[in-house]
Amino acid sequence: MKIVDKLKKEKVSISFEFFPPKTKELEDSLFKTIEELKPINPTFVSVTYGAGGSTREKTRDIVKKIHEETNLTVMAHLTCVGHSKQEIKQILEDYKNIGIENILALRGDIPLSFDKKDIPLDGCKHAFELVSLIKDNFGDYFCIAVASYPEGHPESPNLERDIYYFKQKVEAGADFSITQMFFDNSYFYDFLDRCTKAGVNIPIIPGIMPITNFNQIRKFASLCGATIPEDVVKLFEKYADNPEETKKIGIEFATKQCEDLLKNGVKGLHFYTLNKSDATIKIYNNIKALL
Ligand SMILES: NC(=O)C1=CN([C@@H]2O[C@H](COP(=O)(O)OP(=O)(O)OC[C@H]3O[C@@H](n4cnc5c(N)ncnc54)[C@H](O)[C@@H]3O)[C@@H](O)[C@H]2O)C=CC1
Ligand SMILES: Nc1nc(=O)c2c([nH]1)NC[C@@H]1CN(c3ccc(C(=O)N[C@@H](CCC(=O)O)C(=O)O)cc3)CN21
Repeated sequence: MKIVDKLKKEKVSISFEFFPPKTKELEDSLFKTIEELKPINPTFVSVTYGAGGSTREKTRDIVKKIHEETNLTVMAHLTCVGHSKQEIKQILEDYKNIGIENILALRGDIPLSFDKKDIPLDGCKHAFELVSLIKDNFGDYFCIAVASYPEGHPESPNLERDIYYFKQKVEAGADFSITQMFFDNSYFYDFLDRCTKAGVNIPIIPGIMPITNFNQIRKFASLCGATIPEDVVKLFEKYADNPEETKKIGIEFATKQCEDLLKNGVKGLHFYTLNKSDATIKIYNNIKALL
């Protein structure tokens, strides 16, 4: 089923993101995580797409397996960097054949090792071109999601231009959006105001990253251009040598963040699970009375 149609029926949607596991053991562990998260009855789950090429087939295999072995609605991430239009069309055709109706259309991260010669001449340079390609070739078959950036994408020259590019994706046919992680809700509320002013009115679901390993998340957040406020850094640094305590305050922090978002009327929460269930389940149990 198309996610955008499910969103219309839900008061608050809950969704989970996974990445393609690298080994058979990690794959078994992911499917155990999925079993543990199933009772929450998520509106959808999504599977990321490796930018370097290595996990690209993996995304398709995991998406197919979730679709065939569970009753979950699954969305495949698809990045266009490094693909020709012909390759993209083949990937989409394959998703259509296996019954996948939801695609997160991304440009993708440009790997550091990327050489200009790896960029196909007839590829899509920006995500809005991928959205157009999907619409031009598949009409309304796919429900299309796109990424958005409460603090702006790191490569955007300024926030005005960032909203302009986001609007371009919406005008090309995006049905809804999931945001980059953020650790201060005021960025998200300001972003929603700017979207309203720009006339963007598709559903925007905040992406929530529970901090369970501070150094890992700090590194990733910095790459994404997501600010971790100084007082939050201090709090986690205090427990740098204590993984149990870090996890506990990470769950508390994400719980407070979600509570505030729900009080302010968000219609969905998308959790970056990193293929683990325990932090997400604890946060969900803490907030479920508000859903
Ligand atoms: N691999 C995955 O599963 C996921 C990847 N991402 C990340 O999303 C990010 C980029 O993807 P998108 O947001 O889809 O890309 P995008 O194409 O919307 O934007 C990427 C950058 O390109 C620039 N840009 C966009 N349209 C432009 C235009 N018409 N002219 C000139 N510049 C333009 C913007 O400044 C922006 O900074 C990456 O960092 C990606 O890895 C996010 C979620 C999941
Ligand atoms: N720029 C960007 N690229 C992405 O791929 C991406 C985003 N932003 N934002 C939303 C989600 C979040 N994603 C993430 C976030 C963190 C890790 C991460 O910390 N990975 C670990 C390995 C995880 C593990 O094996 O347990 C790492 O060290 O890179 C990965 C993907 C994927 N998505």
